[in-house]
Amino acid sequence: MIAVQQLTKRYGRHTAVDDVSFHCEPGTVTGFLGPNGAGKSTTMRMICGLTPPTSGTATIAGHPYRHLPNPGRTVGVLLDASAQHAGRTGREALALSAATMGVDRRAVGELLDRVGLNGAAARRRVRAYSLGMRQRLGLAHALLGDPQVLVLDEPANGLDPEGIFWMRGLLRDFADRGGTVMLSSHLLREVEAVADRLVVIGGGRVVAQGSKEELLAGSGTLVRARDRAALRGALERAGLPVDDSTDGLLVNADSEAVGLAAAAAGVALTELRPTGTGGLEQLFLTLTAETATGPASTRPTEAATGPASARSAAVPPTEEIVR
Ligand SMILES: Nc1ncnc2c1ncn2[C@@H]1O[C@H](COP(=O)(O)OP(=O)(O)OP(=O)(O)O)[C@@H](O)[C@H]1O
Repeated sequence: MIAVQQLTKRYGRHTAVDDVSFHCEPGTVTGFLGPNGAGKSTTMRMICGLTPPTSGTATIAGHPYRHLPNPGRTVGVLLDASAQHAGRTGREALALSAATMGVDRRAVGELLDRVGLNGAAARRRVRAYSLGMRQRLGLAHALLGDPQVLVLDEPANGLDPEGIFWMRGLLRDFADRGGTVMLSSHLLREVEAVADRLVVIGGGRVVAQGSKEELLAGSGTLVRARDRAALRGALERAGLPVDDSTDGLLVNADSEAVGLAAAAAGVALTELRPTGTGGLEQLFLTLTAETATGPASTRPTEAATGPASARSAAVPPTEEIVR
């Protein structure tokens, strides 16, 4: 179990992580999603005791990482696959870690097999490894202490499609045996395929979290009219929650209610369609559009994010997300 409570990190006047709270439960894979610079790595570094938080706490199995007696036995960490000793062979690197952690040497060969680095690959120096091979070795390191928890930052980076498929199976199996997995990624499809729960971060803040089903079950409507102001007025008079989007208006109501409200006000529509069918990509793009691109273009709505329970209570207004 990973528990993150009101975690904040400031670098000077810049807030990289802002009051972030979430849990990762045993038996589940939690996908940690966000655009570049959203604060994913900083959050993970704080969880793993590498970056001191400005405020807030993060615990793994009930303890701050730095208080774990032999951390690798509790949590396997892969934050940067390139940060491995380039001059050692894969086997040497893993054997050294096994000795440091007090792990039986026989585990080294088994793990090299498990991550697909057996034979000649294990005898090559890490400097000659591709990024995908480094990810595999990094994962072997993470698994070495037989931990209950895995924290992995962009583990699919550099893996080919077969490798991504393999890693997905490995993480699923780890969680199905009761383990806790937290992985960050910008590969939305991969997260959608493997995660049970999602935490979406933008501009350092959690903008949505919940089960994958909750977050992907959109029930809203996108609607457009030539006279946007008249349409907005009609929807508001009908008591329907409306948000702006670059494509039109996003309404937290079904298409029939929206169409009837517009018809009653005599507003001619140019488009009327349910949202929430674009999968995680649409959710991700909608929620992080402001932070990824700078100027506000769309704003998170119930329509795009699913039930209110799935969204963070601390979702800030658009102008607060934009920096
Ligand atoms: N050591 C640091 N000093 C100053 N600013 C930092 C430092 N580390 C991170 N930041 C800033 O904090 C913000 C969050 O960075 P972070 O690396 O956590 O984002 P990320 O979501 O992991 O992005 P990416 O997917 O590009 O790795 C960014 O604006 C980054 O520039």
